[in-house]
Amino acid sequence: MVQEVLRLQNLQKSFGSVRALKNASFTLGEGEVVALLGDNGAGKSTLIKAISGVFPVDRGDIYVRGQKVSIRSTRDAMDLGIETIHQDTSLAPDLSIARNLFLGREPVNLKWLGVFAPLDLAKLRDAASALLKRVGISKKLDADALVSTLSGGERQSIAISRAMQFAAKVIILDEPTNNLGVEETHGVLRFVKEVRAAGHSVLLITHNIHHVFQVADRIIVMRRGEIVAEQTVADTDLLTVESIITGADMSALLKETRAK
Ligand SMILES: Nc1ncnc2c1ncn2[C@@H]1O[C@H](COP(=O)(O)OP(=O)(O)OP(=O)(O)O)[C@@H](O)[C@H]1O
Repeated sequence: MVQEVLRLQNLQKSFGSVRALKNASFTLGEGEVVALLGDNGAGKSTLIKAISGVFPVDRGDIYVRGQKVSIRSTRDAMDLGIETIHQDTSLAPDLSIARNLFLGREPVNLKWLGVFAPLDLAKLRDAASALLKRVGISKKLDADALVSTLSGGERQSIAISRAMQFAAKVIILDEPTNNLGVEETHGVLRFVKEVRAAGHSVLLITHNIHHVFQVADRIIVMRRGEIVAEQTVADTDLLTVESIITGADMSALLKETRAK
């Protein structure tokens, strides 16, 4: 039995008369990759914003490792070990990879404490190199390189490494392969597998069902603010998932296509 890391219970959120979330409930296990799918406007962003502290829900409860928690801000979410990586990652392009990996949590040179505490750049660089090596991207990247010189895929990898570095229990990836080339997309998907192997849990939001079948353990489908299906990847197939997302009757569609 997989240990539960995150549990959402009956989350509800409305924007005026729009009910963006209606009783959304699901559980994320330790070392599990769960894909959150759904058509435009299904409620995926609202759900992840609620978990990552962008806004509070109107009703419902969130549990982290079995403890009921209150997530009122993105800081609260990060303190609980929930890191969200948005499409346009929150990296600072004009700083080095090393600085970005430790942004806001840089190791300081203790010798200087009391006078002022400059960054211990040597320590930072060493830690960054060790981290890049651990996550398997050491061959290509130099810890001193500026983030502005990196490709989209490399930036995604750095952002995910950053989350791993701070021992995030849950890493939420919002469309991590959007606008990436084939090679880079493979790199990011490979990285998601590494994140799982290192024991982190991933909630993956994507419109690309093919990617889901490559990396996810379980699929959750949302439609009009509700979770309408939850299935392990091994127990389903692409066509079925597509039909659930769109709400279309795919068996009728198949018959129609075959008849032509
Ligand atoms: N800040 C807001 N104010 C008003 N309505 C909102 C707001 N955010 C979301 N909504 C509405 O809530 C519903 C769910 O939107 P949400 O962005 O969560 O969907 P989504 O599944 O992430 O869609 P997409 O795949 O297009 O990003 C939609 O009807 C949307 O218009």
